Amino acid sequence: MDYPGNLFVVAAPSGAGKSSLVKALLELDSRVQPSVSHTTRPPRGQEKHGREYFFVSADEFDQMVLAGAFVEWAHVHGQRYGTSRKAIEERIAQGADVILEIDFQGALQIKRIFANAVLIFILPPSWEELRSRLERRGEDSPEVIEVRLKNAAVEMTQAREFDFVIINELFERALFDLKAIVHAQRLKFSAQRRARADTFKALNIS
Ligand SMILES: Nc1nc2c(ncn2[C@@H]2O[C@H](COP(=O)(O)OP(=O)(O)O)[C@@H](O)[C@H]2O)c(=O)[nH]1
Ligand SMILES: Nc1ncnc2c1ncn2[C@@H]1O[C@H](COP(=O)(O)OP(=O)(O)O)[C@@H](O)[C@H]1O
Repeated sequence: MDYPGNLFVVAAPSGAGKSSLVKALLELDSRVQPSVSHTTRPPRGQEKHGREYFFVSADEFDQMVLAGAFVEWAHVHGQRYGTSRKAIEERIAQGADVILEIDFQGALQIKRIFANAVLIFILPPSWEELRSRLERRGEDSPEVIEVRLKNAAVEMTQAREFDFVIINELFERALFDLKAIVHAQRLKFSAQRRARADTFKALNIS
């Protein structure tokens, strides 16, 4: 299905910097709107219900799955996370650009449903730096950090399936790359739509 808005999907191993990059993009570009996912994981220190996530119980999550409320959902790091239809469909239909910060399983599901979605994978420059970012962030226990690092090895093998890979070494450089991808996609789609409208007119079809 062809929607007037663009869909961007950002995935990365935990600690690679995707939340920081997406947050910075949202501050710079008011045309991009975040999609707020539902999760069964408990909130971290500063997180607010409805801002970073909708924090729900396992039962509430099950009910949403049964009701078909998710376009995609997945088990990640021992918890469940899902993107609700409501979070994206209406908005891209109205012409907004929506950005999803989800894991690689969800990203690949989204690409099957929205063929025009742009998949972006963020990589850290090294394993040492990934570990030290998780430790410096100071939000997760040492056990949780170990699980995330272990899962990162599997997640990173999926980077090749994505349309773009950004290495987040210098933050400003990575942010520039992310902005460039968003702008390129907008130009591509507006040019395509214009060309199609012109051809439709020339052929006298609506
Ligand atoms: N499939 C899927 N993954 C999600 C969704 N929301 C978040 N995630 C992913 O779940 C993983 C864990 O997220 P989180 O607990 O916030 O930890 P963080 O990645 O360390 O910030 C990350 O890979 C997220 O991108 C979602 O709606 N669907
Ligand atoms: N390019 C960077 N250089 C150094 N630290 C970074 C960089 N990008 C992000 N960080 C820091 O690394 C930690 C993890 O980033 P975060 O955005 O929470 O990652 P993710 O959402 O991928 O789990 C945070 O403390 C963040 O401030």
